[in-house]
Amino acid sequence: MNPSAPSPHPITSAERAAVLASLLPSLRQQQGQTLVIKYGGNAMTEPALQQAFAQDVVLLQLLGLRPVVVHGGGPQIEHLLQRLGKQGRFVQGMRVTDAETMQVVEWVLAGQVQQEIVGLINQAGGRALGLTGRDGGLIRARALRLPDATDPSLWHDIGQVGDIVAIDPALLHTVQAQGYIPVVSPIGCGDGNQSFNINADVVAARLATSLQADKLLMLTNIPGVLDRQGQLLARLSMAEIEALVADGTISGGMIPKIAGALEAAKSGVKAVHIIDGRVPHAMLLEALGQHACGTTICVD
Ligand SMILES: Nc1ncnc2c1ncn2[C@@H]1O[C@H](COP(=O)(O)OP(=O)(O)O)[C@@H](O)[C@H]1O
Ligand SMILES: CC(=O)N[C@@H](CCC(=O)OP(=O)(O)O)C(=O)O
Repeated sequence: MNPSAPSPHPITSAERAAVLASLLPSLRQQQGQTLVIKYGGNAMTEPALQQAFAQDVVLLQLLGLRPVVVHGGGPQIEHLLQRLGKQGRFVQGMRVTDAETMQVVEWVLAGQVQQEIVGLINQAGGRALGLTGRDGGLIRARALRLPDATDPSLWHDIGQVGDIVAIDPALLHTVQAQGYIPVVSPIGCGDGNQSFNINADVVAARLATSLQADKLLMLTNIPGVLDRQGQLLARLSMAEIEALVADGTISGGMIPKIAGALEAAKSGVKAVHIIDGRVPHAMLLEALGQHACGTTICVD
């Protein structure tokens, strides 16, 4: 679907004015609110969608919200690893990261994906600033100890995968106050100055908590969390999430995403949604409280 293609049913000026006017109450309420947007690598499917995403981020800032973008890039990392003859391996949704893979992760995330998003936001008239978790001491990390899902006395050796020790959001506050839109790559810095590869969902959730964000939106390549029959689960409670993880309905990349979403909701982020980034403007509608699609995470 081309998000910039003309609509087959063009709306009249009066209808356009009515839509804009109807947004007044929610826009007034949302002035100055912080919105963390996780832009998954799988959601970056086509150039037109990426452009529409960047335009929506700029629009949200112009409407008085404070967007922070945390990007992924799993498929893009996979692509370069394959070109280099390396096979990616995942344990519980985390990429096993040896030293050479870490280099590739940094090239792709900070060198390619982040700069593409920064470019698109700037092209759309915003002022984006790309950062990794190393900049300004934003994300301190250590090696993640990942227990085996079936035998928790065993640990997986997953190399330079990071566990977040602390987040210092001072730099983000500074750049936001200057009107910049931060675009954060999920790379952390260890005590010995080594880099850590951190799952982008985990970073988005922890940043949302640390910034006391009002909303966390996670854009992916699926309509939301699905049940075993492939039906969308529009709302999930903590107990339901635990059951879906335990019986294997939630697996792979959805594990860190749902864990992060739940952690953010429990830590006070008021609205947490997993949405389909392939649907044009789904993020904009959800950000403006015009609930469109996806799964809402609830703490009850
Ligand atoms: N119950 C589930 N509902 C939806 N997606 C699921 C579920 N269990 C596993 N998944 C997988 O999780 C993927 C989303 O995670 P991931 O690939 O890491 O996306 P992203 O790059 O957007 O972070 C989906 O494409 C799907 O293959
Ligand atoms: C430890 C770990 O798995 N890191 C991820 C970081 C990128 C990411 O999370 O990208 P998506 O959001 O597109 O999945 C990886 O190497 O793929």
